[in-house]
Amino acid sequence: MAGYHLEAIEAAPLKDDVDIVIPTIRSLDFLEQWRPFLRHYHLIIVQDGDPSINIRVPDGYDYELYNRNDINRILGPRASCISYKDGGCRCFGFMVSKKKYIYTIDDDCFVAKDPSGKEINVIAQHIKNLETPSTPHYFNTLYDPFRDGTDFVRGYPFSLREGVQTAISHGLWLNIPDYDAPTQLVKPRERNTRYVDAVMTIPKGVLYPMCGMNLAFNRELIGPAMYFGLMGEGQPISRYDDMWAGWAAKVVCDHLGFGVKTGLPYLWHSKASNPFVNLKKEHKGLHWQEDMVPFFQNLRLSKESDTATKCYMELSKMTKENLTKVDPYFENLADAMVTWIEAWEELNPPVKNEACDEELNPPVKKGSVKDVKAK
Ligand SMILES: O=c1ccn([C@@H]2O[C@H](COP(=O)(O)OP(=O)(O)O[C@H]3O[C@@H](CO)[C@H](O)[C@H]3O)[C@@H](O)[C@H]2O)c(=O)[nH]1
Ligand SMILES: [Mn+2]
Repeated sequence: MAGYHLEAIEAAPLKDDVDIVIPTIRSLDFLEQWRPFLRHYHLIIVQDGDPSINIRVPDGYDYELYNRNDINRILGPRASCISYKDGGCRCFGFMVSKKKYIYTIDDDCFVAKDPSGKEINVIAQHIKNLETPSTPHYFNTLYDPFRDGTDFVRGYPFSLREGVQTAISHGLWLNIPDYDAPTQLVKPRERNTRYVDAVMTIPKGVLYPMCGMNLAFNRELIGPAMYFGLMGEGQPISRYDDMWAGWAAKVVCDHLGFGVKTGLPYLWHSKASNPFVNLKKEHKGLHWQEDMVPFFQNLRLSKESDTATKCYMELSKMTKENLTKVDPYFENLADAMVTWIEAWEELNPPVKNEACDEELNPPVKKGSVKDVKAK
């Protein structure tokens, strides 16, 4: 029994602090293979598409499952901000969670092996990434200095070695890479077999295409900025859900002084989606990204925006002012961003200290590395 308990701790670090969020329009059979690594965690399953379909959750998992009827019941009119028929519906799971960390994974992903043949424990690696600082102000050429067996290189200023608190850990994929539809169509047989044993901080001021397939984040630091947008049925765009969230969350992290890491852990993506269908869903995004990315690159949040919630409200205003000229869709998206924050605050009310009427969870000080196990 004691051995079993130790094994659980090793396989499932921080099991009471992490929720696993899975959007699905298919089946959850992929969870069978993940049992050794995921069975000790709580799952939040967001069932997309027809709510009358009963999906089976493999035995032994502790879970809550929400379909579209549940989302409508819980959020009422505010359910309009949650995408339908798009993987972006996953952000409903971020909102109902009460945990510090979220790990989100797609239903066509499997356990990958490292070059020694050992199965990769994705959550253990994400937790390591999140619980050690990031270094967004100066690049360390040996990558993440907080990994075992490495450090800051010569010439790295000591004043910057404390780093900043990490908010996002972006994991990668073996087998089918996260390509857009045109790239998939011209390279249908391309497979990623290159395992790069590296974790690195994405520098401050640099954006990146965040993929939602293998992603972990600190919900307490950045949760309100992890909105996966308004996509899918009834919208002119799909499949830019994670991109939108990634650009927004990165500018919020940069502004609030938090870090974003990318690299390990890998999982195995088997790819269930069809590139021709994807092209139809993505084509507006392929044009609009030429405006969306410069928009995020050039915006400056005000110093009054000192929490993720306030940053996101300001971002919504900027979206309306700057992107509506690209397409009227962005006006709806900006409104949905406000609705998202309203819904988030309804489900996650700020804790008040009645004695002094101040919030008990004040904004985290910019750039602080509170509660982080530094090296
Ligand atoms: O209408 C839908 C479509 C999909 N889902 C669920 O979302 C994830 C990802 O879907 P899928 O595997 O089809 O997408 P990929 O092209 O392989 O993956 C990338 O596209 C992103 C953009 O949405 C996604 O985050 C990337 O990882 C699966 O779990 C589907 O079941 C859905 O809920 N509704
Ligand atoms: Mn996929």
